[in-house]
Amino acid sequence: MNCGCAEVVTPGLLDLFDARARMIDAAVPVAGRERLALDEAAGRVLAGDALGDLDLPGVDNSAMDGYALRLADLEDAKAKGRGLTVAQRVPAGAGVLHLPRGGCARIFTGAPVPLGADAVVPQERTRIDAQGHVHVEGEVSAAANIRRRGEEARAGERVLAAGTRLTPAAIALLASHGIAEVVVRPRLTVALISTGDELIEPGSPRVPGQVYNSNAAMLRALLAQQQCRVLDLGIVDDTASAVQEALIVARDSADLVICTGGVSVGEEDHVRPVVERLGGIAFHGVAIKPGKPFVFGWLGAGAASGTPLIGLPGNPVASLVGWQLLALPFVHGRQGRPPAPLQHYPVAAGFSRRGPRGRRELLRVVLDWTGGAPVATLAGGQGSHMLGAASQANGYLMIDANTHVEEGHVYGYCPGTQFLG
Ligand SMILES: Nc1nc2c(c(=O)[nH]1)N[C@H]1C(S)=C(S)[C@@H](COP(=O)(O)OP(=O)(O)OC[C@H]3O[C@@H](n4cnc5c(N)ncnc54)[C@H](O)[C@@H]3O)O[C@H]1N2
Ligand code: MOO
Repeated sequence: MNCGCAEVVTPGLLDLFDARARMIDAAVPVAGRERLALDEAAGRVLAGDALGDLDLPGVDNSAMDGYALRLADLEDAKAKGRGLTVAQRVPAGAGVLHLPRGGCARIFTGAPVPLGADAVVPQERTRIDAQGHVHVEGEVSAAANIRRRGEEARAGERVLAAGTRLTPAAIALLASHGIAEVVVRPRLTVALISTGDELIEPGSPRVPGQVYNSNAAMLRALLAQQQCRVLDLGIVDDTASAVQEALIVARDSADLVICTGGVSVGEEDHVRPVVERLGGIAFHGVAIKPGKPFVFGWLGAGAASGTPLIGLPGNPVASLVGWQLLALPFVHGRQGRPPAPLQHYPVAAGFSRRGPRGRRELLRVVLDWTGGAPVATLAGGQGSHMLGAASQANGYLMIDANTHVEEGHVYGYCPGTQFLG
């Protein structure tokens, strides 16, 4: 068994895609909005549509360093065996000029195309004769190398929709419209609780049997990637009273509570009974390996008014998978982002392997492109306590329940990049 443990397939586990749909349905966007300078808004989510009040480009301009000309003048000059006189020089930032009849303009990339010119010829396709006249090689089509006013955007149009996460390209787009401030959703405050008597924090001395708390380090990094504010309540003992005390603090101070460990079925696993006492359980158990004992519930009087709670399994890779496949779409929904389907596309396996009964398996893999087409290879040991493979993998190979992997056969590959933004 991958877990290094005796596996019991529990009846009534939710299908991965049903569980994901339930997380997405339950995600109510947090209230409020914040106005931020563009420089402070990277990674944040727009609270409303961003509208532009400019045509982009603002004027017809050149896509090349070269010569702007009137095609009729070029034809005429060619017919007479002459070149065109350079009548103007137009650098980027210049005003819009008028091209005199019979002349052409020396022009640079981004510079306004003079009125009357109907094409730009790159300088590599020209020859300058002893009199300084410009001769053009080959055919020139109308509108060649002219970037038209408004071809990218029109004044009054929506630049970005509400719910868009501000990637560096989105920030650049807003800046290109002259927008210096944006209105974004507030950061989510997420309370983090690590349950387990065996846990100690990295940096402290360890005695045999103790385990360094890697889940909290991982989740702090994952939450920071999502611009969440983390309220880390630290390590909590495996007792019902300690778990209850921590959950009450978390409930009262966060938009979402995430705890790790203590969600399985042993008598040391207190999360489920305490959550049932303080609120309720929406579901517990998803047919995935790793990540099976995932819990989703709430703390408070009802699912709608309470603080949502996600209980991730203690095994570190199960925690990571639970975050990426189930918790992340919920966080995105609370941030007001539109739901995104789980991306997966067919890739051949470069190995054979027995599959687990009753659960979809998410194998940590690396794509090998040396043969031209991608082949998925195992990134390392697949135990749900083994972070090495998870740290090397660039995605998951998703194997249906009760299916044995056969080398050369094709399975769904979920690229890891989809979990980053
Ligand atoms: N009888 C059964 N036992 C188990 C089942 C089952 O169905 N029946 N499911 C197994 C599966 S699958 C998983 S996954 C684990 C999940 O268990 P818990 O969420 O209750 O987690 P713990 O028991 O507290 O810990 C499991 C494992 O993970 C280590 N751990 C916990 N927290 C951290 C942390 N913050 N950082 C690093 N490592 C952590 C812990 O030391 C244990 O080794 O249950 C199986 N058992
Ligand atoms: O092995 Mo468990 O499936 O890690 O979640």
